[in-house]
Amino acid sequence: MRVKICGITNYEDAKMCCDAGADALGFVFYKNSPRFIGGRDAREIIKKLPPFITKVALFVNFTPTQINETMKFLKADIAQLHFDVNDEFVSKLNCKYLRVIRAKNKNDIEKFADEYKLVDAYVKEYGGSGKRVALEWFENRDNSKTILAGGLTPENVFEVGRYGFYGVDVSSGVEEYPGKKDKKKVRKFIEVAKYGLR
Ligand SMILES: O=C(O)c1ccccc1NCC(=O)[C@H](O)[C@H](O)COP(=O)(O)O
Repeated sequence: MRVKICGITNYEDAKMCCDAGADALGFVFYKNSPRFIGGRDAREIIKKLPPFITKVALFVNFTPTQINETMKFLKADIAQLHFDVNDEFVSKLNCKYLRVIRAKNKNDIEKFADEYKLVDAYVKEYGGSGKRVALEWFENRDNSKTILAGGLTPENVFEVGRYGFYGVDVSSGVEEYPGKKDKKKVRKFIEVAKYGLR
């Protein structure tokens, strides 16, 4: 299982997550978030990251032009779109993207069936809220194009292993406090997500 650690705000945490075995890191460009990072700071971190780490930029309510410009500036790999976007919107993007389904019910997770997407729990305000998605929604279906997010922790991530997700995404569950990652939690989360309880 691939693991993305979201809400990176500093190089020390980024390096620690890479050393712990993360596959992808997320940078939040949403000013109201305690995990917000400015473009210049994110670019400096991205420059220093190892080559096989996927760099993901998170956007809320940006226009396609703003996303294209920011992605070019950052040299990030994937734009994660944390707001509702239609096919016309994504057709204007010059970069790889990941749409986020903020799921309120089981029907929601059927959207964008043919593309890789991230499913997060619906919360009114945007953000790594720690709220979980009901795992039973994913029973008896193909989850190989789904990245599961929302309320995952080192203690509960073993529960998702049997659903065949492409990957998992975590932010608040591996923090010391909002914006600061906790080394022990990151290590344990990645180990359990990738290898199960041992
Ligand atoms: O983290 C934020 O503050 C944030 C702000 C705006 C949009 C998205 C944001 N976070 C999303 C994520 O970190 C993850 O995709 C996911 O929701 C996991 O969050 P968590 O439940 O805290 O593990």
